[in-house]
Amino acid sequence: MTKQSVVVPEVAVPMPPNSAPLLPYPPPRAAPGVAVRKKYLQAQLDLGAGLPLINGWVESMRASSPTHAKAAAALAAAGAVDDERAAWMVRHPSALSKFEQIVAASKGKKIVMFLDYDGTLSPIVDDPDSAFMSDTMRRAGRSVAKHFRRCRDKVFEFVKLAELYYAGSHGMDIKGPAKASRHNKAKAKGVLFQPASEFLPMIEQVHDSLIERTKCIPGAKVENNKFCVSVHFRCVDEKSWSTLADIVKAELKDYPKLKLTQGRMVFEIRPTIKWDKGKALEFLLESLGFADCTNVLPVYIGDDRTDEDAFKVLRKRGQGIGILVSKYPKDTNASYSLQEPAEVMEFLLRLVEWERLSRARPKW
Ligand SMILES: O=P(O)(O)OC[C@H]1O[C@H](O[C@H]2O[C@H](CO)[C@@H](O)[C@H](O)[C@H]2O)[C@H](O)[C@@H](O)[C@@H]1O
Repeated sequence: MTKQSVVVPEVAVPMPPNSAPLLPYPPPRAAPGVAVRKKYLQAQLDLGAGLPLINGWVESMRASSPTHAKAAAALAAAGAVDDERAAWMVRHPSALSKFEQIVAASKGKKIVMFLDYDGTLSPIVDDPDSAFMSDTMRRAGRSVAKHFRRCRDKVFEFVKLAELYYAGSHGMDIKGPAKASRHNKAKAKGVLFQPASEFLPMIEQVHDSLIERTKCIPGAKVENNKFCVSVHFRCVDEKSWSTLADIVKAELKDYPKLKLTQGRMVFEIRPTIKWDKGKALEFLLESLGFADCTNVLPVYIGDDRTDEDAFKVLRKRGQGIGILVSKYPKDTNASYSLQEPAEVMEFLLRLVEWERLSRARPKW
């Protein structure tokens, strides 16, 4: 299965007639006096840079997934789970419980929705090839798309976005609508942007070589994600983690133009180009003609540390809303949180429903 981030075009959210006063947006990142257990959060944070900061590789591999039993046990032993989670939730409230606040922030604006795939639309599973979206999530996606199509006839900008945009390989493989519309001749061929295309042969080589080199590690899975090679260790016995890390690092020595980062129980080998999901988000906003629009509210939902680049971009622009999908406290640039894909689905459906009702309400 190709792993892609999905950009659902727009959801127009008209001004609510009796909207509550706007709460400060974005919510503050850190509440004064809230103690953050640095070690745990640092472990969460450092991996995106590919430089494990605590106790070497195995420790960083362990920290890459807070669902890992030992990490959870360590937190529980410190007796800090509930306190930490409560403090974190103050800083990153649930997008469901603050739904009214979010739609109020979109007052008079159109929402452009950016959705990560793994861990956001589909649950995290052991086998990356089985990370399917549930039928109910698909129905939710369809509702958003259907809702969009309804708007398309009415608003010119919508027509430009008549189909979904996909950004795979951490934003290095962007594909837009292929169909022309009568309003949208310039985009007839769609947006296709692959800033790392020269790396394709190199990525292939690394993929093939790592398949061979990791054969001795039961449970290791090497995935070719076109512009990125993923080496999964979710099903590898922890005793073999350092060997696996050594294999991956040794492979990279021959490729100075590639770098190593980590995701959730996965090593990722990718080009050292200055491109990430944040840049992809900016590129898409630009391509869609939304870069300088004050009447557009980008909403980005993602679960991984690679999504932090997109959250950072929104925060820096002071435009849009970042929502992190996580059950566990993580250092994040997102403003809100959702616990799991089921909550993402609920949020999407509520948004569609809210918009439907807003349209039905009389405008005074
Ligand atoms: O940042 P993303 O676009 O979400 O991609 C990150 C990785 O996602 C996938 O791996 C993750 O999901 C797998 C399936 O649930 C899970 O087994 C794995 O442990 C997770 O890391 C994808 O398979 C990787 O290639 C991506 O790098």
